[in-house]
Amino acid sequence: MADAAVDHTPWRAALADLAKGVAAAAFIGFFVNLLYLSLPLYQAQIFDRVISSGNFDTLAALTLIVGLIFVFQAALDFLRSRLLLVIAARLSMALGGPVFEAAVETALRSGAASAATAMRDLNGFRSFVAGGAITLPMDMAFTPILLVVLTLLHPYYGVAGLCGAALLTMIAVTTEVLARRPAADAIRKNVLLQADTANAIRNSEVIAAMGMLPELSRRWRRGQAMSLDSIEAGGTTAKFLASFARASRVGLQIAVICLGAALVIRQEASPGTILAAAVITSRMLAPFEHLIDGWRQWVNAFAIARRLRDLLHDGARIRSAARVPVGQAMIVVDRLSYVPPGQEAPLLRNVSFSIAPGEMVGVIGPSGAGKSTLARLVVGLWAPTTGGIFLDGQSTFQHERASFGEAVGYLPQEPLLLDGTVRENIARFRDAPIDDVVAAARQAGVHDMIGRLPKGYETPLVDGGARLSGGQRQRIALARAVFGMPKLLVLDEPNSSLDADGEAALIEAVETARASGAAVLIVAQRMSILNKADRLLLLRDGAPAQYGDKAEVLSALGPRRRKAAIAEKAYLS
Ligand SMILES: Nc1ncnc2c1ncn2[C@@H]1O[C@H](COP(=O)(O)OP(=O)(O)OP(=O)(O)O)[C@@H](O)[C@H]1O
Repeated sequence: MADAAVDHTPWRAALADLAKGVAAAAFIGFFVNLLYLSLPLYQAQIFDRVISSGNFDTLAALTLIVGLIFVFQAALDFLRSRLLLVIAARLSMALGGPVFEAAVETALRSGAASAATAMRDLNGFRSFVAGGAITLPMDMAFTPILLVVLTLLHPYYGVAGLCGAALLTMIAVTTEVLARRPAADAIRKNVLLQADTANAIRNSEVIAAMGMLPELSRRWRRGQAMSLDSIEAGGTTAKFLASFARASRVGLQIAVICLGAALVIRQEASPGTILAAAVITSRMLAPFEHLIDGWRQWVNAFAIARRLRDLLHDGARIRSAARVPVGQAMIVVDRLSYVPPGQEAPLLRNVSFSIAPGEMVGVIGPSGAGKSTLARLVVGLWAPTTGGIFLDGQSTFQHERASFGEAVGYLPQEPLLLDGTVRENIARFRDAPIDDVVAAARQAGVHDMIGRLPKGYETPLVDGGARLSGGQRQRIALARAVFGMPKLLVLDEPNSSLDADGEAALIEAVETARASGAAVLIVAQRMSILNKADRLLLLRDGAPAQYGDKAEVLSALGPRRRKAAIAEKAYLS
Protein backbone atom coordinates (compact mmCIF):
# COMPACT_ATOMS: atom_id res chain seq x y z
CA MET A 1 0.00 0.00 0.00
CA ALA A 2 1.54 3.28 -1.10
CA ASP A 3 2.20 5.35 1.98
CA ALA A 4 3.07 8.23 -0.30
CA ALA A 5 -0.65 8.58 -0.92
CA VAL A 6 -1.31 9.33 2.78
CA ASP A 7 -3.26 12.55 2.85
CA HIS A 8 -3.68 14.48 6.05
CA THR A 9 -4.58 17.69 4.27
CA PRO A 10 -8.27 18.13 5.15
CA TRP A 11 -7.73 17.21 8.81
CA ARG A 12 -4.63 19.37 9.23
CA ALA A 13 -6.17 22.31 7.39
CA ALA A 14 -9.34 22.07 9.51
CA LEU A 15 -7.32 21.87 12.75
CA ALA A 16 -5.18 24.85 11.74
CA ASP A 17 -8.34 26.85 11.00
CA LEU A 18 -9.85 25.71 14.32
CA ALA A 19 -6.70 26.72 16.22
CA LYS A 20 -6.80 30.21 14.70
CA GLY A 21 -10.48 30.63 15.57
CA VAL A 22 -10.01 29.36 19.13
CA ALA A 23 -7.03 31.71 19.61
CA ALA A 24 -9.25 34.64 18.55
CA ALA A 25 -12.00 33.45 20.93
CA ALA A 26 -9.41 33.18 23.73
CA PHE A 27 -8.23 36.74 23.03
CA ILE A 28 -11.79 38.06 23.30
CA GLY A 29 -12.38 35.83 26.34
CA PHE A 30 -9.43 37.42 28.13
CA PHE A 31 -11.13 40.83 27.97
CA VAL A 32 -14.50 39.36 28.93
CA ASN A 33 -12.91 37.95 32.08
CA LEU A 34 -10.91 41.09 32.73
CA LEU A 35 -14.00 43.30 32.52
CA TYR A 36 -15.78 41.10 35.11
CA LEU A 37 -13.36 42.60 37.63
CA SER A 38 -15.19 45.93 37.29
CA LEU A 39 -18.04 44.62 39.49
CA PRO A 40 -15.96 43.81 42.62
CA LEU A 41 -13.95 47.01 42.13
CA TYR A 42 -17.21 48.98 41.92
CA GLN A 43 -18.44 47.29 45.12
CA ALA A 44 -15.21 48.09 46.94
CA GLN A 45 -15.40 51.74 45.84
CA ILE A 46 -19.05 52.03 46.95
CA PHE A 47 -18.30 50.68 50.41
CA ASP A 48 -14.98 52.41 50.98
CA ARG A 49 -15.61 55.80 49.30
CA VAL A 50 -19.21 56.55 48.47
CA ILE A 51 -20.88 55.37 51.70
CA SER A 52 -18.22 56.93 53.96
CA SER A 53 -18.21 60.26 52.04
CA GLY A 54 -21.95 60.31 51.17
CA ASN A 55 -21.09 61.73 47.74
CA PHE A 56 -23.94 61.16 45.23
CA ASP A 57 -21.95 62.50 42.27
CA THR A 58 -19.26 59.87 42.78
CA LEU A 59 -21.98 57.21 43.09
CA ALA A 60 -23.59 58.31 39.78
CA ALA A 61 -20.25 58.52 37.95
CA LEU A 62 -19.08 55.10 39.19
CA THR A 63 -22.46 53.53 38.32
CA LEU A 64 -22.41 55.00 34.82
CA ILE A 65 -18.86 53.75 34.19
CA VAL A 66 -19.59 50.25 35.46
CA GLY A 67 -22.84 50.16 33.45
CA LEU A 68 -21.00 51.04 30.22
CA ILE A 69 -18.32 48.47 30.98
CA PHE A 70 -20.97 45.78 31.39
CA VAL A 71 -22.66 46.65 28.09
CA PHE A 72 -19.28 46.39 26.37
CA GLN A 73 -18.52 43.14 28.17
CA ALA A 74 -21.87 41.61 27.14
CA ALA A 75 -21.16 42.57 23.51
CA LEU A 76 -17.72 40.90 23.71
CA ASP A 77 -19.26 37.80 25.31
CA PHE A 78 -21.80 37.56 22.48
CA LEU A 79 -19.01 38.05 19.93
CA ARG A 80 -17.07 35.18 21.46
CA SER A 81 -20.09 32.81 21.39
CA ARG A 82 -20.89 33.81 17.82
CA LEU A 83 -17.26 33.28 16.79
CA LEU A 84 -17.34 29.76 18.24
CA LEU A 85 -20.54 29.01 16.30
CA VAL A 86 -18.90 30.21 13.07
CA ILE A 87 -15.72 28.20 13.71
CA ALA A 88 -17.82 25.09 14.40
CA ALA A 89 -19.78 25.55 11.17
CA ARG A 90 -16.55 26.09 9.18
CA LEU A 91 -15.06 22.96 10.71
CA SER A 92 -18.18 20.98 9.76
CA MET A 93 -18.09 22.33 6.20
CA ALA A 94 -14.37 21.64 5.78
CA LEU A 95 -14.54 18.09 7.12
CA GLY A 96 -18.07 17.12 6.00
CA GLY A 97 -17.13 16.02 2.47
CA PRO A 98 -13.89 14.20 3.34
CA VAL A 99 -15.52 12.46 6.36
CA PHE A 100 -18.54 11.41 4.27
CA GLU A 101 -16.27 9.97 1.56
CA ALA A 102 -13.98 8.24 4.05
CA ALA A 103 -17.01 6.85 5.94
CA VAL A 104 -18.50 5.33 2.78
CA GLU A 105 -15.09 3.89 1.87
CA THR A 106 -14.60 2.52 5.41
CA ALA A 107 -18.07 0.92 5.34
CA LEU A 108 -16.72 -1.46 2.67
CA ARG A 109 -14.31 -2.90 5.22
CA SER A 110 -15.84 -2.27 8.64
CA GLY A 111 -19.56 -2.23 7.93
CA ALA A 112 -22.29 0.40 8.00
CA ALA A 113 -22.15 0.92 11.80
CA SER A 114 -18.67 2.46 11.66
CA ALA A 115 -19.77 4.81 8.87
CA ALA A 116 -22.74 5.97 10.95
CA THR A 117 -20.40 6.53 13.92
CA ALA A 118 -18.22 8.77 11.75
CA MET A 119 -21.09 11.08 10.85
CA ARG A 120 -22.20 11.18 14.53
CA ASP A 121 -18.61 11.98 15.52
CA LEU A 122 -18.45 14.91 13.15
CA ASN A 123 -21.65 16.28 14.65
CA GLY A 124 -20.32 15.69 18.18
CA PHE A 125 -17.11 17.55 17.39
CA ARG A 126 -19.09 20.47 15.95
CA SER A 127 -21.25 20.66 19.11
CA PHE A 128 -18.14 20.57 21.29
CA VAL A 129 -16.60 23.52 19.46
CA ALA A 130 -19.87 25.48 19.39
CA GLY A 131 -20.71 24.67 23.04
CA GLY A 132 -19.26 26.23 26.13
CA ALA A 133 -16.83 23.48 27.09
CA ILE A 134 -14.13 24.50 24.61
CA THR A 135 -13.74 27.86 26.40
CA LEU A 136 -13.14 26.17 29.76
CA PRO A 137 -9.31 26.19 29.59
CA MET A 138 -9.42 29.87 28.51
CA ASP A 139 -11.54 30.76 31.55
CA MET A 140 -9.31 28.68 33.81
CA ALA A 141 -6.20 30.38 32.42
CA PHE A 142 -7.51 33.60 33.97
CA THR A 143 -7.35 32.05 37.46
CA PRO A 144 -3.80 33.34 38.30
CA ILE A 145 -4.89 36.93 37.60
CA LEU A 146 -7.95 36.57 39.85
CA LEU A 147 -5.75 34.98 42.53
CA VAL A 148 -3.37 37.91 42.38
CA VAL A 149 -6.28 40.38 42.76
CA LEU A 150 -7.63 38.36 45.70
CA THR A 151 -4.17 38.30 47.31
CA LEU A 152 -3.83 42.04 46.82
CA LEU A 153 -7.13 42.52 48.68
CA HIS A 154 -5.65 40.35 51.45
CA PRO A 155 -3.33 37.31 51.30
CA TYR A 156 -5.87 35.24 53.28
CA TYR A 157 -8.46 35.77 50.51
CA GLY A 158 -5.87 34.40 48.04
CA VAL A 159 -5.28 31.32 50.19
CA ALA A 160 -9.06 30.70 50.46
CA GLY A 161 -9.48 31.00 46.67
CA LEU A 162 -6.59 28.62 46.03
CA CYS A 163 -8.03 26.04 48.48
CA GLY A 164 -11.43 26.33 46.74
CA ALA A 165 -9.91 25.75 43.30
CA ALA A 166 -7.98 22.72 44.60
CA LEU A 167 -11.11 21.25 46.24
CA LEU A 168 -13.24 21.61 43.08
CA THR A 169 -10.47 20.13 40.93
CA MET A 170 -10.34 17.12 43.27
CA ILE A 171 -14.11 16.68 42.95
CA ALA A 172 -13.83 16.83 39.14
CA VAL A 173 -11.05 14.22 39.10
CA THR A 174 -13.03 11.93 41.45
CA THR A 175 -16.12 12.26 39.23
CA GLU A 176 -14.10 11.37 36.14
CA VAL A 177 -12.54 8.33 37.81
CA LEU A 178 -15.84 7.01 39.22
CA ALA A 179 -18.15 7.81 36.29
CA ARG A 180 -15.90 7.11 33.29
CA ARG A 181 -16.55 3.39 32.99
CA PRO A 182 -20.36 3.46 33.45
CA ALA A 183 -20.56 6.40 30.99
CA ALA A 184 -18.58 4.50 28.33
CA ASP A 185 -20.69 1.42 29.01
CA ALA A 186 -23.90 3.41 28.60
CA ILE A 187 -22.73 4.87 25.26
CA ARG A 188 -21.78 1.41 23.97
CA LYS A 189 -25.14 -0.10 24.98
CA ASN A 190 -27.00 2.83 23.48
CA VAL A 191 -25.22 2.42 20.13
CA LEU A 192 -26.24 -1.27 20.12
CA LEU A 193 -29.81 -0.29 20.91
CA GLN A 194 -29.90 2.21 18.06
CA ALA A 195 -28.51 -0.40 15.65
CA ASP A 196 -31.19 -2.83 16.87
CA THR A 197 -33.89 -0.22 16.21
CA ALA A 198 -32.59 0.56 12.71
CA ASN A 199 -32.41 -3.16 11.95
CA ALA A 200 -36.00 -3.74 13.09
CA ILE A 201 -37.27 -0.78 11.02
CA ARG A 202 -35.45 -2.12 7.94
CA ASN A 203 -37.05 -5.53 8.45
CA SER A 204 -40.51 -4.25 9.43
CA GLU A 205 -42.24 -6.29 6.68
CA VAL A 206 -40.78 -9.59 7.86
CA ILE A 207 -41.47 -8.69 11.49
CA ALA A 208 -45.13 -7.80 10.83
CA ALA A 209 -45.80 -10.74 8.47
CA MET A 210 -44.60 -13.33 10.97
CA GLY A 211 -45.75 -11.64 14.17
CA MET A 212 -42.22 -11.26 15.50
CA LEU A 213 -42.85 -7.84 17.09
CA PRO A 214 -43.64 -8.90 20.72
CA GLU A 215 -40.43 -10.97 20.99
CA LEU A 216 -38.32 -8.27 19.37
CA SER A 217 -39.92 -5.62 21.55
CA ARG A 218 -39.07 -7.70 24.65
CA ARG A 219 -35.46 -8.01 23.47
CA TRP A 220 -35.32 -4.27 22.76
CA ARG A 221 -36.69 -3.44 26.23
CA ARG A 222 -34.09 -5.72 27.83
CA GLY A 223 -31.38 -3.78 25.96
CA GLN A 224 -32.98 -0.49 26.97
CA ALA A 225 -33.07 -1.54 30.64
CA MET A 226 -29.39 -2.46 30.54
CA SER A 227 -28.52 0.84 28.89
CA LEU A 228 -30.56 2.78 31.46
CA ASP A 229 -28.88 0.86 34.32
CA SER A 230 -25.48 2.04 33.11
CA ILE A 231 -26.71 5.61 32.62
CA GLU A 232 -28.12 5.58 36.16
CA ALA A 233 -24.99 4.04 37.71
CA GLY A 234 -22.71 6.70 36.21
CA GLY A 235 -25.30 9.48 36.42
CA THR A 236 -26.04 9.11 40.13
CA THR A 237 -22.36 9.40 41.08
CA ALA A 238 -21.81 12.34 38.74
CA LYS A 239 -24.93 14.16 39.89
CA PHE A 240 -24.06 13.67 43.58
CA LEU A 241 -20.55 15.03 43.06
CA ALA A 242 -21.86 17.93 40.92
CA SER A 243 -24.29 18.92 43.71
CA PHE A 244 -21.43 18.62 46.21
CA ALA A 245 -19.29 20.88 43.99
CA ARG A 246 -22.10 23.47 43.73
CA ALA A 247 -22.59 23.43 47.49
CA SER A 248 -18.83 23.70 48.01
CA ARG A 249 -18.65 26.81 45.83
CA VAL A 250 -21.44 28.51 47.81
CA GLY A 251 -19.80 27.31 51.05
CA LEU A 252 -16.47 28.79 49.96
CA GLN A 253 -18.15 32.12 49.24
CA ILE A 254 -19.65 32.10 52.74
CA ALA A 255 -16.22 31.21 54.13
CA VAL A 256 -14.67 34.17 52.28
CA ILE A 257 -17.34 36.57 53.62
CA CYS A 258 -16.78 35.20 57.14
CA LEU A 259 -13.02 35.55 56.69
CA GLY A 260 -13.50 39.11 55.40
CA ALA A 261 -15.66 40.04 58.40
CA ALA A 262 -12.96 38.70 60.77
CA LEU A 263 -10.28 40.68 58.89
CA VAL A 264 -12.40 43.88 59.07
CA ILE A 265 -13.03 43.37 62.82
CA ARG A 266 -9.28 42.95 63.31
CA GLN A 267 -8.83 46.02 61.08
CA GLU A 268 -6.64 44.13 58.66
CA ALA A 269 -8.90 44.81 55.64
CA SER A 270 -11.47 47.42 54.64
CA PRO A 271 -15.24 46.52 54.61
CA GLY A 272 -15.28 47.00 50.82
CA THR A 273 -13.05 43.99 50.34
CA ILE A 274 -15.62 41.58 51.82
CA LEU A 275 -18.11 41.63 48.93
CA ALA A 276 -15.39 42.16 46.31
CA ALA A 277 -13.52 39.04 47.51
CA ALA A 278 -16.76 37.01 47.57
CA VAL A 279 -17.61 38.03 43.97
CA ILE A 280 -14.06 37.36 42.69
CA THR A 281 -13.95 33.96 44.46
CA SER A 282 -17.27 33.01 42.90
CA ARG A 283 -16.06 34.11 39.46
CA MET A 284 -12.76 32.28 39.84
CA LEU A 285 -14.37 29.02 40.98
CA ALA A 286 -17.08 28.95 38.28
CA PRO A 287 -14.89 27.25 35.61
CA PHE A 288 -13.67 24.75 38.23
CA GLU A 289 -17.28 23.83 38.97
CA HIS A 290 -17.91 23.35 35.23
CA LEU A 291 -14.78 21.24 35.06
CA ILE A 292 -16.82 18.24 36.29
CA ASP A 293 -18.88 18.21 33.11
CA GLY A 294 -16.33 19.91 30.88
CA TRP A 295 -13.63 17.35 31.60
CA ARG A 296 -15.82 14.56 30.15
CA GLN A 297 -16.58 16.69 27.12
CA TRP A 298 -12.89 17.28 26.51
CA VAL A 299 -12.07 13.58 26.91
CA ASN A 300 -14.88 12.72 24.46
CA ALA A 301 -13.74 15.41 22.03
CA PHE A 302 -10.20 13.99 22.07
CA ALA A 303 -11.53 10.48 21.41
CA ILE A 304 -13.71 11.80 18.56
CA ALA A 305 -10.78 13.77 17.10
CA ARG A 306 -8.59 10.66 17.16
CA ARG A 307 -11.32 8.61 15.43
CA LEU A 308 -11.91 11.27 12.75
CA ARG A 309 -8.18 11.66 12.13
CA ASP A 310 -7.76 7.87 11.73
CA LEU A 311 -10.84 7.65 9.53
CA LEU A 312 -9.60 10.40 7.21
CA HIS A 313 -6.12 8.88 7.24
CA ASP A 314 -7.34 5.34 6.41
CA GLY A 315 -9.96 6.52 3.95
CA ALA A 316 -7.42 8.53 2.00
CA ARG A 317 -4.63 5.98 2.19
CA ILE A 318 -6.14 3.08 0.35
CA ARG A 319 -6.72 4.43 -3.16
CA SER A 320 -4.59 6.30 -5.60
CA ALA A 321 -5.57 9.94 -6.06
CA ALA A 322 -4.31 10.27 -9.63
CA ARG A 323 -6.88 10.01 -12.44
CA VAL A 324 -5.93 7.25 -14.86
CA PRO A 325 -8.37 6.88 -17.76
CA VAL A 326 -9.01 3.26 -18.73
CA GLY A 327 -7.88 2.63 -22.30
CA GLN A 328 -8.43 -1.00 -23.16
CA ALA A 329 -11.09 -3.29 -21.70
CA MET A 330 -8.62 -6.01 -20.74
CA ILE A 331 -9.08 -7.53 -17.32
CA VAL A 332 -6.47 -9.86 -15.84
CA VAL A 333 -6.98 -11.79 -12.60
CA ASP A 334 -3.59 -13.10 -11.54
CA ARG A 335 -3.18 -15.77 -8.81
CA LEU A 336 -5.75 -14.00 -6.70
CA SER A 337 -6.28 -15.03 -3.07
CA TYR A 338 -8.41 -13.24 -0.55
CA VAL A 339 -8.55 -13.55 3.23
CA PRO A 340 -10.99 -11.11 4.93
CA PRO A 341 -9.37 -8.80 7.53
CA GLY A 342 -9.10 -10.48 10.92
CA GLN A 343 -9.78 -13.95 9.55
CA GLU A 344 -7.51 -16.83 8.69
CA ALA A 345 -9.39 -18.95 6.17
CA PRO A 346 -9.21 -17.64 2.59
CA LEU A 347 -12.49 -17.04 0.76
CA LEU A 348 -10.69 -17.28 -2.59
CA ARG A 349 -7.54 -19.22 -3.47
CA ASN A 350 -5.29 -18.92 -6.47
CA VAL A 351 -7.84 -17.73 -9.02
CA SER A 352 -6.46 -16.74 -12.43
CA PHE A 353 -8.23 -15.82 -15.66
CA SER A 354 -8.44 -12.97 -18.12
CA ILE A 355 -11.15 -11.36 -20.22
CA ALA A 356 -10.31 -9.57 -23.44
CA PRO A 357 -12.43 -6.75 -24.92
CA GLY A 358 -15.73 -8.15 -26.22
CA GLU A 359 -15.35 -11.41 -24.28
CA MET A 360 -17.59 -12.78 -21.56
CA VAL A 361 -16.62 -15.10 -18.72
CA GLY A 362 -19.31 -16.75 -16.59
CA VAL A 363 -18.70 -17.70 -12.95
CA ILE A 364 -20.67 -20.61 -11.58
CA GLY A 365 -20.53 -22.72 -8.45
CA PRO A 366 -22.51 -23.75 -5.40
CA SER A 367 -23.78 -21.31 -2.79
CA GLY A 368 -20.99 -19.85 -0.71
CA ALA A 369 -18.30 -20.83 -3.25
CA GLY A 370 -17.01 -17.25 -3.39
CA LYS A 371 -18.63 -15.99 -6.63
CA SER A 372 -19.86 -12.67 -5.21
CA THR A 373 -16.57 -12.24 -3.36
CA LEU A 374 -14.77 -12.55 -6.70
CA ALA A 375 -17.13 -10.01 -8.32
CA ARG A 376 -16.50 -7.53 -5.47
CA LEU A 377 -12.75 -7.97 -5.75
CA VAL A 378 -12.85 -7.47 -9.53
CA VAL A 379 -14.57 -4.10 -9.13
CA GLY A 380 -11.99 -3.14 -6.50
CA LEU A 381 -14.20 -3.02 -3.40
CA TRP A 382 -11.72 -5.05 -1.38
CA ALA A 383 -7.96 -5.41 -1.67
CA PRO A 384 -6.62 -8.82 -2.78
CA THR A 385 -4.52 -10.50 -0.07
CA THR A 386 -2.12 -11.93 -2.63
CA GLY A 387 -2.08 -11.76 -6.39
CA GLY A 388 -3.82 -8.99 -8.23
CA ILE A 389 -6.62 -7.87 -10.52
CA PHE A 390 -5.74 -5.46 -13.31
CA LEU A 391 -7.92 -3.48 -15.67
CA ASP A 392 -5.89 -2.11 -18.56
CA GLY A 393 -2.76 -2.81 -16.52
CA GLN A 394 -3.90 -0.92 -13.38
CA SER A 395 -4.91 -2.53 -10.07
CA THR A 396 -8.69 -2.34 -9.80
CA PHE A 397 -8.41 -1.76 -6.04
CA GLN A 398 -5.87 1.06 -6.16
CA HIS A 399 -7.37 2.77 -9.19
CA GLU A 400 -8.64 6.31 -8.58
CA ARG A 401 -12.38 5.84 -8.18
CA ALA A 402 -13.85 8.45 -10.50
CA SER A 403 -11.83 7.42 -13.57
CA PHE A 404 -12.38 3.75 -12.69
CA GLY A 405 -16.13 4.26 -12.28
CA GLU A 406 -16.41 5.89 -15.71
CA ALA A 407 -15.14 2.66 -17.26
CA VAL A 408 -16.97 0.15 -15.09
CA GLY A 409 -20.54 -1.08 -14.69
CA TYR A 410 -21.40 -3.19 -11.64
CA LEU A 411 -24.67 -4.85 -10.75
CA PRO A 412 -24.49 -6.36 -7.23
CA GLN A 413 -26.47 -9.39 -6.16
CA GLU A 414 -28.87 -7.26 -4.12
CA PRO A 415 -29.17 -4.14 -6.23
CA LEU A 416 -30.18 -1.23 -4.03
CA LEU A 417 -31.03 2.09 -5.58
CA LEU A 418 -30.33 5.42 -3.93
CA ASP A 419 -32.84 8.05 -2.85
CA GLY A 420 -33.31 10.26 -5.91
CA THR A 421 -35.13 10.07 -9.24
CA VAL A 422 -34.96 7.13 -11.65
CA ARG A 423 -33.01 9.39 -14.02
CA GLU A 424 -30.49 10.33 -11.32
CA ASN A 425 -30.04 6.69 -10.35
CA ILE A 426 -29.39 5.55 -13.92
CA ALA A 427 -27.02 8.48 -14.51
CA ARG A 428 -25.17 7.56 -11.28
CA PHE A 429 -26.05 11.04 -10.00
CA ARG A 430 -23.94 12.68 -12.69
CA ASP A 431 -25.22 15.68 -14.58
CA ALA A 432 -25.75 13.64 -17.76
CA PRO A 433 -27.91 14.43 -20.82
CA ILE A 434 -31.28 12.65 -20.78
CA ASP A 435 -30.38 11.03 -24.13
CA ASP A 436 -27.60 9.04 -22.45
CA VAL A 437 -29.96 8.00 -19.65
CA VAL A 438 -32.61 6.85 -22.12
CA ALA A 439 -29.96 5.01 -24.16
CA ALA A 440 -28.89 3.06 -21.05
CA ALA A 441 -32.52 2.34 -20.15
CA ARG A 442 -33.23 1.10 -23.68
CA GLN A 443 -30.12 -1.08 -23.59
CA ALA A 444 -31.35 -2.64 -20.35
CA GLY A 445 -34.86 -3.02 -21.85
CA VAL A 446 -36.38 -0.93 -19.09
CA HIS A 447 -37.42 2.20 -21.04
CA ASP A 448 -41.09 1.14 -21.42
CA MET A 449 -41.33 0.06 -17.80
CA ILE A 450 -40.01 3.49 -16.67
CA GLY A 451 -42.62 5.12 -18.92
CA ARG A 452 -45.32 3.44 -16.86
CA LEU A 453 -44.01 4.85 -13.56
CA PRO A 454 -46.02 7.87 -12.22
CA LYS A 455 -43.48 10.48 -13.36
CA GLY A 456 -41.45 8.43 -15.78
CA TYR A 457 -37.73 9.18 -15.51
CA GLU A 458 -38.41 11.85 -12.90
CA THR A 459 -40.15 9.40 -10.53
CA PRO A 460 -38.56 9.78 -7.10
CA LEU A 461 -37.34 6.62 -5.43
CA VAL A 462 -37.34 6.27 -1.66
CA ASP A 463 -35.80 3.64 0.62
CA GLY A 464 -33.57 2.29 -2.14
CA GLY A 465 -36.51 1.80 -4.51
CA ALA A 466 -38.39 -0.35 -2.00
CA ARG A 467 -41.72 0.37 -3.74
CA LEU A 468 -40.51 -1.14 -7.00
CA SER A 469 -40.71 -4.86 -7.64
CA GLY A 470 -37.51 -6.89 -7.33
CA GLY A 471 -37.39 -7.30 -11.13
CA GLN A 472 -37.96 -3.55 -11.75
CA ARG A 473 -35.20 -2.69 -9.31
CA GLN A 474 -32.85 -5.15 -10.92
CA ARG A 475 -33.51 -3.79 -14.41
CA ILE A 476 -33.05 -0.14 -13.38
CA ALA A 477 -29.82 -1.19 -11.68
CA LEU A 478 -28.80 -2.91 -14.94
CA ALA A 479 -29.45 0.35 -16.80
CA ARG A 480 -27.24 2.09 -14.21
CA ALA A 481 -24.53 -0.54 -14.82
CA VAL A 482 -24.54 -0.14 -18.62
CA PHE A 483 -24.84 3.68 -18.45
CA GLY A 484 -22.01 5.40 -20.34
CA MET A 485 -20.99 2.23 -22.23
CA PRO A 486 -18.55 0.87 -19.62
CA LYS A 487 -15.47 -1.07 -20.69
CA LEU A 488 -15.84 -3.61 -17.91
CA LEU A 489 -19.24 -4.99 -16.92
CA VAL A 490 -19.50 -7.09 -13.75
CA LEU A 491 -22.94 -8.59 -13.17
CA ASP A 492 -23.65 -10.63 -10.04
CA GLU A 493 -26.72 -12.81 -10.57
CA PRO A 494 -28.35 -10.15 -12.77
CA ASN A 495 -31.28 -12.42 -13.62
CA SER A 496 -32.23 -13.65 -10.16
CA SER A 497 -35.49 -11.61 -10.15
CA LEU A 498 -36.16 -11.47 -13.89
CA ASP A 499 -38.97 -13.07 -15.89
CA ALA A 500 -38.46 -14.43 -19.41
CA ASP A 501 -38.83 -10.94 -20.97
CA GLY A 502 -36.38 -9.48 -18.48
CA GLU A 503 -33.96 -12.30 -19.18
CA ALA A 504 -34.16 -11.66 -22.93
CA ALA A 505 -33.55 -7.92 -22.30
CA LEU A 506 -30.56 -8.77 -20.12
CA ILE A 507 -29.03 -10.96 -22.82
CA GLU A 508 -29.50 -8.18 -25.35
CA ALA A 509 -27.96 -5.60 -23.01
CA VAL A 510 -24.91 -7.79 -22.44
CA GLU A 511 -24.53 -8.52 -26.15
CA THR A 512 -24.70 -4.79 -26.95
CA ALA A 513 -22.03 -4.09 -24.35
CA ARG A 514 -19.80 -6.80 -25.80
CA ALA A 515 -20.34 -5.55 -29.32
CA SER A 516 -19.08 -2.15 -28.15
CA GLY A 517 -15.91 -3.84 -26.88
CA ALA A 518 -16.73 -4.33 -23.18
CA ALA A 519 -15.28 -7.22 -21.18
CA VAL A 520 -18.04 -8.94 -19.22
CA LEU A 521 -17.82 -10.99 -16.03
CA ILE A 522 -21.10 -12.56 -15.05
CA VAL A 523 -22.05 -14.60 -12.00
CA ALA A 524 -25.16 -16.65 -12.72
CA GLN A 525 -27.02 -19.82 -11.95
CA ARG A 526 -29.23 -19.94 -15.05
CA MET A 527 -27.88 -21.29 -18.32
CA SER A 528 -29.75 -18.87 -20.59
CA ILE A 529 -27.19 -16.10 -20.07
CA LEU A 530 -24.27 -18.44 -19.43
CA ASN A 531 -24.78 -19.99 -22.89
CA LYS A 532 -23.52 -16.69 -24.30
CA ALA A 533 -20.26 -16.84 -22.32
CA ASP A 534 -16.95 -17.54 -24.04
CA ARG A 535 -15.56 -19.38 -21.03
CA LEU A 536 -16.83 -20.55 -17.66
CA LEU A 537 -15.10 -20.58 -14.29
CA LEU A 538 -16.40 -23.15 -11.81
CA LEU A 539 -15.61 -22.17 -8.22
CA ARG A 540 -15.78 -24.62 -5.32
CA ASP A 541 -14.88 -23.58 -1.78
CA GLY A 542 -13.15 -20.49 -3.10
CA ALA A 543 -10.85 -22.36 -5.49
CA PRO A 544 -11.16 -22.75 -9.26
CA ALA A 545 -12.38 -26.32 -9.85
CA GLN A 546 -12.63 -25.91 -13.61
CA TYR A 547 -11.94 -23.10 -16.05
CA GLY A 548 -12.16 -22.96 -19.81
CA ASP A 549 -14.45 -23.90 -22.60
CA LYS A 550 -18.18 -23.85 -21.74
CA ALA A 551 -18.91 -27.41 -22.74
CA GLU A 552 -15.95 -28.79 -20.82
CA VAL A 553 -16.85 -26.99 -17.63
CA LEU A 554 -20.52 -27.96 -17.89
CA SER A 555 -19.57 -31.60 -18.31
CA ALA A 556 -17.80 -31.33 -14.95
CA LEU A 557 -21.03 -30.17 -13.29
CA GLY A 558 -22.64 -33.57 -13.04
CA PRO A 559 -25.85 -35.00 -14.54
CA ARG A 560 -28.31 -33.21 -12.19
CA ARG A 561 -27.12 -29.71 -13.11
CA ARG A 562 -27.02 -30.63 -16.83
CA LYS A 563 -30.63 -31.88 -16.67
CA ALA A 564 -31.68 -28.65 -14.93
CA ALA A 565 -29.99 -26.61 -17.67
CA ILE A 566 -31.88 -28.47 -20.40
CA ALA A 567 -35.22 -28.00 -18.58
CA GLU A 568 -34.51 -24.26 -18.16
CA LYS A 569 -33.72 -23.91 -21.87
CA ALA A 570 -37.01 -25.62 -22.75
CA TYR A 571 -38.95 -23.29 -20.38
CA LEU A 572 -37.37 -20.11 -21.75
CA SER A 573 -37.89 -21.10 -25.37
N1 LIG B 1 -16.89 -9.76 4.40
C1 LIG B 1 -16.86 -11.07 4.65
N2 LIG B 1 -16.20 -11.51 5.72
C2 LIG B 1 -16.15 -12.81 5.98
N3 LIG B 1 -16.74 -13.76 5.25
C3 LIG B 1 -17.42 -13.38 4.17
C4 LIG B 1 -17.53 -12.00 3.82
N4 LIG B 1 -18.27 -11.94 2.70
C5 LIG B 1 -18.60 -13.20 2.36
N5 LIG B 1 -18.10 -14.06 3.26
C6 LIG B 1 -18.20 -15.53 3.22
O1 LIG B 1 -17.58 -15.91 2.02
C7 LIG B 1 -18.19 -17.06 1.49
C8 LIG B 1 -18.49 -16.82 0.02
O2 LIG B 1 -19.51 -15.85 -0.06
P1 LIG B 1 -20.05 -15.37 -1.48
O3 LIG B 1 -21.13 -14.38 -1.22
O4 LIG B 1 -18.90 -14.92 -2.29
O5 LIG B 1 -20.64 -16.70 -2.04
P2 LIG B 1 -21.41 -16.96 -3.39
O6 LIG B 1 -20.67 -18.02 -4.13
O7 LIG B 1 -21.65 -15.69 -4.10
O8 LIG B 1 -22.77 -17.53 -2.82
P3 LIG B 1 -24.28 -17.35 -3.38
O9 LIG B 1 -24.37 -18.12 -4.65
O10 LIG B 1 -25.10 -17.95 -2.28
O11 LIG B 1 -24.48 -15.89 -3.54
C9 LIG B 1 -19.42 -17.33 2.33
O12 LIG B 1 -19.13 -18.40 3.20
C10 LIG B 1 -19.61 -16.04 3.10
O13 LIG B 1 -20.13 -16.29 4.38
